[in-house]
Amino acid sequence: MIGDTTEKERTIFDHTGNSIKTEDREIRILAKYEAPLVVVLGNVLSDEECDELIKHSREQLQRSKVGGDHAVNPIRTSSGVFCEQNETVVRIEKRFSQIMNIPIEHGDGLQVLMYTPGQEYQPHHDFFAETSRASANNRISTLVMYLNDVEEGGKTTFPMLNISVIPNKGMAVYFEYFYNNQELNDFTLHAGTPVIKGEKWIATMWMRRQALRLP
Ligand SMILES: O=C(O)CCC(=O)C(=O)O
Ligand SMILES: [Fe+2]
Repeated sequence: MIGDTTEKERTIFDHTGNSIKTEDREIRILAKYEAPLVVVLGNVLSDEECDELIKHSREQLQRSKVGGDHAVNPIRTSSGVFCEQNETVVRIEKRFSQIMNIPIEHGDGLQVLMYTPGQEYQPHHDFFAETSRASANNRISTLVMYLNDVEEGGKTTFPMLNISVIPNKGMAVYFEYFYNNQELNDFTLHAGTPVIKGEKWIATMWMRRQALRLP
């Protein structure tokens, strides 16, 4: 056990057993790190859903590159888009909300990120620093979905926990950082390591403490 927590802290993700039955799919719980909670999930999206998200986002990415803001962020070198709401996105967001056990109105919206060789997301926390204005309604949990198999590289790593998750199409990694013990939250530091070969496509869902949208 990390830190000096004597009592087990409450977690948002309260699924037990080896699967989560959402309205339209049975998700497999494949591996768990207990504190902070990091869960590897299988069968989250079908191949067709992954392909569709990539196809739509590729088109959006191409459009957003024309006349868009080209600000370069050395921490995150991938390109990303927030998915436009369509039937598939709405269905997938609903499923994610059931997995994450938080109403969808608390979500930032589904973001698709694409990395090419050399691109990465350096170690970071998904919650905002206490000094930032966004921390008034801070993020509390994350679901990262792998939309394709990466030929080489592009793992999601948690350097303080010594965990590496290998991207596999249709699988996901979930983690949360809403503990009373800030040390546990800090341990969710994570990174997307540089892609070496091929493309890496992910869809990320971040949840906030309070709703951002109307139901
Ligand atoms: O690319 C990854 O594996 C990690 C992505 C990530 O940290 C995020 O989207 O917040
Ligand atoms: Fe992240």
